[in-house]
Amino acid sequence: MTDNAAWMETDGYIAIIHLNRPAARNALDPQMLVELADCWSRVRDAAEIRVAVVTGTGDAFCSGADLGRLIPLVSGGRPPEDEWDRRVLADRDILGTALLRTFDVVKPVIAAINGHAIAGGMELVQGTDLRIASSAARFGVQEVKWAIFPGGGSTVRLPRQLPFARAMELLLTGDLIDAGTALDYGFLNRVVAPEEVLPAALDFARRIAANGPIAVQAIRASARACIGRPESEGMNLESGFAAPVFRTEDAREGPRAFMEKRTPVFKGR
Ligand SMILES: C/C=C/C(=O)SCCNC(=O)CCNC(=O)[C@H](O)C(C)(C)COP(=O)(O)OP(=O)(O)OC[C@H]1O[C@@H](n2cnc3c(N)ncnc32)[C@H](O)[C@@H]1OP(=O)(O)O
Repeated sequence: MTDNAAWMETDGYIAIIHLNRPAARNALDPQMLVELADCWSRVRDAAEIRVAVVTGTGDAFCSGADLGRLIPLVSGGRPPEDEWDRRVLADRDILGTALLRTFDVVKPVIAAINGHAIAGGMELVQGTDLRIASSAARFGVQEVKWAIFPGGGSTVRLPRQLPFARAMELLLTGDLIDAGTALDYGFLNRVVAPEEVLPAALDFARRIAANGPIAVQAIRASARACIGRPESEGMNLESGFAAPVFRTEDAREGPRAFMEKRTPVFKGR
């Protein structure tokens, strides 16, 4: 048991981040925001971490910002009461960091979506690279129902990650969709039984972590940077990401291991 609202463990090269307010469906209160932002910083800065998995405790993945504690605090309707509140108010972009809106964690992130991912919870998923969901999960950006803005990046990312009309339907109605529909939209990689979510996410994580970490990070960065750009501009950008990878020790080790019929040993340099 832990009192942390978000906490992290490591398994080899993999970090597993747990959202941990199950009684509130893992709603993001000030403490969770601060602790989640801290977890992402640790993932980015720790050389030994190659992939991160984020999941929820209990039945939900994340029900978004805490409508009783966080939204009133940041909209000026509730004065700060404790250290968590003060830390949130001191860092105006902490939501952007916690939801991976403005913070680049550099390593691939896999969402193990054990249950509902709503509003800020859905926005955190939008910031990830791969998504494995429970067949019981539902998805939506419900902020508009409460007359607030889906400020975790949805108006930018959803129209890129879904067909435009599907994105606008979700944004403007606030309606929820089930996991099968989200899979059909191309928003998810896999839908599995609830108990299979974390194992399936960890299986992906291990396969990615076995690859050359510098190549993985450069491929991820290039794919993200080139979205929506004209093809020629994208190709130029891609060259900038690719060239340094070919100069690494790992890029010599990989082909050599293939020729020697052995498993490569990548050192991240
Ligand atoms: C920029 C970002 C903005 C935002 O993210 S705004 C946040 C918008 N979020 C939402 O609109 C989601 C609201 N929550 C729900 O719709 C439902 O919950 C769920 C579908 C996630 C789960 O439903 P079920 O399993 O039936 O649980 P339950 O009885 O509704 O909730 C259990 C307890 O969790 C609290 N809770 C759930 N979500 C939030 C939340 N987002 N903020 C604050 N509390 C929340 C409830 O109030 C309740 O608490 P108690 O047991 O004391 O009655």
